[in-house]
Amino acid sequence: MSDSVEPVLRVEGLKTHYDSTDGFLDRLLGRSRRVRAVDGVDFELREGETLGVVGESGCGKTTLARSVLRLIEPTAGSVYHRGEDLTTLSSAELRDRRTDLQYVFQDPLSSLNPRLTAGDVVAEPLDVHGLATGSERDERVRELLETVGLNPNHAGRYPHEFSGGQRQRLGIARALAVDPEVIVCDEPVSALDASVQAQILNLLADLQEDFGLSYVFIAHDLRVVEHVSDRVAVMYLGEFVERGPTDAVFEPPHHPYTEALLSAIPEPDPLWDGDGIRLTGTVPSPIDPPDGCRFHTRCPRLVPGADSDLPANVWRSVAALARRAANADDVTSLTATRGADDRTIRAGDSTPRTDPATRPRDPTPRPDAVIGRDPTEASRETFGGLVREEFDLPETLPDAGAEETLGEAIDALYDDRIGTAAALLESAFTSPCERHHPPEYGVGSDHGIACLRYDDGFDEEAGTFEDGSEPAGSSDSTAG
Ligand SMILES: Nc1ncnc2c1ncn2[C@@H]1O[C@H](COP(=O)(O)OP(=O)(O)OP(=O)(O)O)[C@@H](O)[C@H]1O
Repeated sequence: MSDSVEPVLRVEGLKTHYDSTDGFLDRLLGRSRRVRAVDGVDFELREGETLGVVGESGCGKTTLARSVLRLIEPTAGSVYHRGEDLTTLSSAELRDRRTDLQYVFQDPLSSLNPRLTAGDVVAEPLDVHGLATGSERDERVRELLETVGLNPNHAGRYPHEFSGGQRQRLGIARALAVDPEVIVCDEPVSALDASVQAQILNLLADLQEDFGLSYVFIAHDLRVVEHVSDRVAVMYLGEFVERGPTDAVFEPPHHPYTEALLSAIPEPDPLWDGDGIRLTGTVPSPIDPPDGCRFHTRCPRLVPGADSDLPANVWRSVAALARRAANADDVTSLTATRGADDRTIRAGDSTPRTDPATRPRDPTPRPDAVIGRDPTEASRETFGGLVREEFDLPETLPDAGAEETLGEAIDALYDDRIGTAAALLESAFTSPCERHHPPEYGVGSDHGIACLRYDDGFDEEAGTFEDGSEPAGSSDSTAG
């Protein structure tokens, strides 16, 4: 990897929003539903390096990958290739530029034209760009098939006659045909078996070395990203929340979301020495992302409010109860939904978020199930004890005001007035993370984390900046 002054790609303030306004009612009410799939992303890709982009399903990775190459038109922002902004190019200019910038798709079968032979699939970019004809074209196709480890004598076969791994090799050969300098690889191995994954990753590494390629490598599997990347960007709800050299991102300090992804890797990562942390709640909708830090609705490291005298862990436990109360329909579902609503993110987990039936459920039976069944069966005292046990809260909070609010909230829960309980808790336990949209704070060489806790001037204990001011609200999308 060389350190050129101007990176091969420089992405600034990239946003891609989809209009998902749907149906008569939306139109009648003039209601626009914008999916903020990519919402202000910056990055650089240096010559000969691999930038891994990782995040859960739906966080905007594919939209980002396609927007960078203008396979989807971005809503705002710039993508500079060798200093020239791709977003300002005409279609013809962009087509010419595609010889430098190529894309490898996740699903090779659906991205390869089934009516073309392997040879024609690979030669298609040569034809489009008028790069070779006749015997020169045939020779180039044979050479490309050999380069990616396919038998050149199979050029007459159709895509369905190849295995999944071979089809991905075909996709890579097609991308290589125009001799590009950048390839955006969109989950190139996630549809493949583990052993085939390794072969394709090795092939990509060899090609990078042989041809000096630079990769943007999109994946939801942290282990894959760690294996292939020089630098890593962690994406959450359309934004980058952490960026840095791979070793730095895999070692503390972490963004709480990165920490959760790392702690969920099934086999302990040798570089991971933190405690396992568990994320609560579902991924919010990119149509209406949370104010402040987008991760605050699930964050296990939420910054306590400035007016709190509680220890941070106790404050967070009450905040977790507030969050749960705000999202539960009734007291019965306050804890009964836990298995369906709380997800531990797993590396490699692409379970649809919207289908509770197929979401991973917590296998551990919980003692709190009695609350979920019928709270009225328990006395107020027992009920209160169960709530405190469920949320790891002491018998009495060490702050009289907070204890009074919690007591009132538990009373309301016991009376099945869940809205009242949620409102009481939410007004008394507000985190600055709910207002403050964190920019990326430098935490090391080339390593940035978009989390208020990494602002040097912020006193986490006091919940204020050094001058006593509290974090203000901001609509700036400066993260990343
Ligand atoms: N054409 C579209 N119209 C409206 N919304 C879309 C469209 N394509 C994607 N989205 C939404 O944009 C968000 C980001 O989707 P995207 O596919 O980029 O995420 P991803 O991280 O690549 O997910 P996955 O790993 O599941 O492919 C999701 O909420 C998705 O539902």
